[in-house]
Amino acid sequence: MEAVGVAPAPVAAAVKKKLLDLKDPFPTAAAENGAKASPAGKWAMKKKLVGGDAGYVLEDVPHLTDYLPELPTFPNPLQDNPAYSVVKQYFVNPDDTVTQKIVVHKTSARGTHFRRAGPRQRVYFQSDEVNAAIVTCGGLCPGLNTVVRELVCGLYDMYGVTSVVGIEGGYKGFYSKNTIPLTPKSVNDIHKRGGTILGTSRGGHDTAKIVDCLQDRGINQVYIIGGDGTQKGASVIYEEVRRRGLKCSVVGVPKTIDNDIAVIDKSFGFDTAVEEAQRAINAAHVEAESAENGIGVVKLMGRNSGFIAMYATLASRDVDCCLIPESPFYLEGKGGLLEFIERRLKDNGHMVIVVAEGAGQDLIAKSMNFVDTQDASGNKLLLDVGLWLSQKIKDHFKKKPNFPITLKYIDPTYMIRAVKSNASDNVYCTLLAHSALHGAMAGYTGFTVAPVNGRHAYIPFYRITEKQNKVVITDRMWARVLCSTNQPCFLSHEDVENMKHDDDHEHHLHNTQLLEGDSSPKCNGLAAAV
Ligand SMILES: Nc1ncnc2c1ncn2[C@@H]1O[C@H](COP(=O)(O)OP(=O)(O)O)[C@@H](O)[C@H]1O
Ligand SMILES: O=P(O)(O)OC[C@H]1O[C@](O)(COP(=O)(O)O)[C@@H](O)[C@@H]1O
Ligand SMILES: [Mg+2]
Repeated sequence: MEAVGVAPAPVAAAVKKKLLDLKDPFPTAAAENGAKASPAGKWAMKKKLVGGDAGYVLEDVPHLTDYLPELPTFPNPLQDNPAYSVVKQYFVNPDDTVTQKIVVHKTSARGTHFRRAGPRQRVYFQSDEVNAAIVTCGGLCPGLNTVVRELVCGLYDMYGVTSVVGIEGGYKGFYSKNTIPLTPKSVNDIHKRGGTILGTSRGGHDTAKIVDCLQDRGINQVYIIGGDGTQKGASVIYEEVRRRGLKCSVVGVPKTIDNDIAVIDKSFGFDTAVEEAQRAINAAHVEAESAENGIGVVKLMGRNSGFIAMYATLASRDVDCCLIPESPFYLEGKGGLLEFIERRLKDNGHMVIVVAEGAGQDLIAKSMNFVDTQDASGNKLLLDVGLWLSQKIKDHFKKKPNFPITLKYIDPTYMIRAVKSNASDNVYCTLLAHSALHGAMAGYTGFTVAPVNGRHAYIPFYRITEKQNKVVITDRMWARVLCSTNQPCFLSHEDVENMKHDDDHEHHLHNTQLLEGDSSPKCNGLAAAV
């Protein structure tokens, strides 16, 4: 019998390697500009890894005391709050951590863990000392206003903080606009509206100017709500704050309608988007069903990741074909999309196609001789795959006079993004905001907050910005889509084998070197759960 609590030798060696691997996850603003890093800045480059028994690794987040060791602490005011006094064990045990890997074997190493989110017994800010700022960046997403509301109300109600301001219009607002005072009264019903009351923008991230603003205004807690680009920006802000030795917690709240942020279970607004997409798919179905050889084409968001399209397809059951960026497809010839459309129309008389906006971009670019362009944040601007696909289908059937079709193209993308968040996203946003402010009050900084396997955790910035969350088309979830639509997979046997090999290779790398491998999409935890 194997000894309990002892990691197998290769696993133990990998843990040791990981703990020794204290390389800079991202350069500081100063280092990037060739400046000499201060001792604090130099130390800031290190990952905070803590080893434990049986291959346990805590990927910890920074704390203000890492570079300001003399900070005083205070009792958490929540201990006198009548609403929370009845909770049996309200404060989180400082040793609580959340595992990244939920499916294990009896010989598995315990693997990567993150610090559990929640209120701590001692806090590093007195209520009247806090000057908090909130900013929303990047594209819109249902739930932004809810997070803003709950940050403001949580700071007021739980910690007695009365100085909270909003930064207008994203990162550039730090140095180009006045701040907006936020009170529980002013944010009372904003969760019932889509968009963000603070405004948002792409581009305009100027680290030095942003940190100057924090310093000049005496902001000591900054809550940065945004997607992968925003979290990269938050990470360099944290580095600069630390280099300057400021007592300021930098907290990221992940936002992306595309659900493309790695490690976390899912992002807020995603559920709402999938739900709202049903209305467009239903409309496409009704139109298609009512015409002779009716085809409904619906374009959904998903720049690099097709989660909305995949989940909307699975939820609807009216979709005949789902096209996502992760799964290449082709139009002409045997096994191609046009052949499939023809067959489905002959069999059923109508069909619905859902296409994620990032799908087929290489095909369109080829057919149009297109040169890459970018938005202000450096994101690649996409060509309209919905229009292109609709035209290609029409052109194909024009050549077949005995096969008349009626095609309706629906692009609901901005209508979906602009709605208010649904009930479950509202609850989720509330918990996110609370976890974020508990972390800041407890002195943590340089982290993103999100659920990992259902429990809220503090995750170092580099872990969620190093890789995008994508649909893994060799996982069971995508197979479910193919099975429900009966669409072609557009891949040869050889392609499938190569992909499986690549995924196995990555899985192996992660398991042996990083001790974290789980290539399944973590959307909703559903894929991993069943
Ligand atoms: N690598 C980066 N470093 C610093 N700031 C960044 C980086 N990438 C994006 N940003 C900033 O983050 C903000 C939002 O980024 P964007 O990609 O538009 O949206 P999202 O955060 O939703 O992915 C922009 O203001 C942009 O300038
Ligand atoms: O037209 P905009 O405002 O740039 O937004 C479009 C993009 O926003 C997205 O929703 C993603 O935005 P974020 O990265 O900001 O979350 C994409 O799916 C879409 O391509
Ligand atoms: Mg993004």
